Amino acid sequence: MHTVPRKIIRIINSWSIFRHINIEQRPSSALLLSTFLQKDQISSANKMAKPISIEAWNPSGKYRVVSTKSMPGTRWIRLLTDQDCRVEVCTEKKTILSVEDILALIGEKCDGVIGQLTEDWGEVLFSALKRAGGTAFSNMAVGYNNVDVDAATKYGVAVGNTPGVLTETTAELAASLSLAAARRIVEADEFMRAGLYDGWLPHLFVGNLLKGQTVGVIGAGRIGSTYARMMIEGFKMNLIYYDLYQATRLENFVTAYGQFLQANGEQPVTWKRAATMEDVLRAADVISLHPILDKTTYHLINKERLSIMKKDAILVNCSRGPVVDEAALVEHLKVNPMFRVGLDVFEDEPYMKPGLAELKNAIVVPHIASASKWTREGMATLAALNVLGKIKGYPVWADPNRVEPFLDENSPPPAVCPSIVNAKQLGLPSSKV
Ligand SMILES: NC(=O)c1ccc[n+]([C@@H]2O[C@H](COP(=O)([O-])OP(=O)(O)OC[C@H]3O[C@@H](n4cnc5c(N)ncnc54)[C@H](O)[C@@H]3O)[C@@H](O)[C@H]2O)c1
Ligand SMILES: O=C(O)[C@H](O)CO
Repeated sequence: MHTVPRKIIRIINSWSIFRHINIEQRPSSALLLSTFLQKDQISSANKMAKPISIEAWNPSGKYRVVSTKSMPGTRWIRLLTDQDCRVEVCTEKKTILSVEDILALIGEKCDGVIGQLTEDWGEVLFSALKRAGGTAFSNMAVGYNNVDVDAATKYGVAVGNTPGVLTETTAELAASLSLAAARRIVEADEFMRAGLYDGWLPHLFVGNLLKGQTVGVIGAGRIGSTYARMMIEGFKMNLIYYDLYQATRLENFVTAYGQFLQANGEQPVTWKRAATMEDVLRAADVISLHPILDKTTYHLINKERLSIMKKDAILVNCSRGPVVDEAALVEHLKVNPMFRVGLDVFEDEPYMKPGLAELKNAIVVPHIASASKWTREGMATLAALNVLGKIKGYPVWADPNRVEPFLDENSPPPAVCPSIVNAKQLGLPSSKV
């Protein structure tokens, strides 16, 4: 017989209006406080276009935490409601909320907000959050190029992000795109479905062998290094990388793996840290982009740099769209049919540059690199704990790369904020790990 864990019973009991809900399941909308913002909140938002629909959890909670989107799993809600938070989840149908929409959500009293990478978190929203008494914001993402951190700091708002929990998931998608592009899987699938296959042919969908070729990584941080290891370990590729910093652990891994292969009578793999990005672009057969997006990485891949890459190279982008000049890429793909790309991100999301969708040598997926259940639930948990930790005055976790203690469903998370990017600027205390 299925028994409800004690912890869950406690949670259910603490949710005054939801005593009868099994919180393991996402509650049906009929059971939720699906409502509009209260009148006083609505009138406080100057440019509010229309009322915003929400679901509220633990309505009597002391701290008001708003999530601009429904997020996977229920643990993140439990963690907040257990600590006296009223959680309001925006249930608006539109995918991307405007600044006006979010102003309406913040209202007159708001302690913290969990937001999304599609939203424009700048001066307007952070000043509104401060006016509403808020001190905490967390992106449900590791990248935070949509956030003006200086503006947040100016208004005393901590900015959280969710590193670590999405490293493998994102690297796996980059690896998937690399393979799909190398072996022309999407083209071949379309061909089959179109009923065009009438028998094996020596030239049918011939692609690239990865073994023994060179994988190039630009931005060898958490995700870039993990992707590199996957390609090296899985396909015995050699590595060339470019980063502002030395990726010592990655280098040590490749050295040791090369020695292991050699000891087993196989060709060893090698690594090289390139002095310039151009060195990577010239040498690599598959190049995957994993830097953050900032002023230094905007249009890192442009017309000139595309032109120095091998004619049959593969380019993968799972970082941020603007790292690539997408219009230049479309032109390059048109004149170099053997050059292939796998793109998870786009310069003007959700749009693609004209021409891209028609190109057979491009594989395009809708920003799904972190989309595994475990990761997305973990991202929601980390984002919620960032906001909760700041509201409660907890210190900031000293090692934002070590996220396991927050993700264990069977034990309470440490009383810290997992990752606050402006902790130093705000003078927040750091925890001892
Ligand atoms: N597509 C997705 O769904 C998805 C998922 C997760 C992360 N991301 C993106 O990936 C990025 C990287 O995530 P991470 O966790 O690996 O971050 P990270 O900070 O561990 O790695 C980023 C690396 O980029 C390097 N870098 C910065 N500027 C550079 C430059 N000018 N040239 C070369 N290297 C440079 C840094 O030194 C660092 O090593 C995020 O910021 C985010 O934008 C996208
Ligand atoms: O930065 C991020 O975390 C991604 O783009 C979404 O997972």
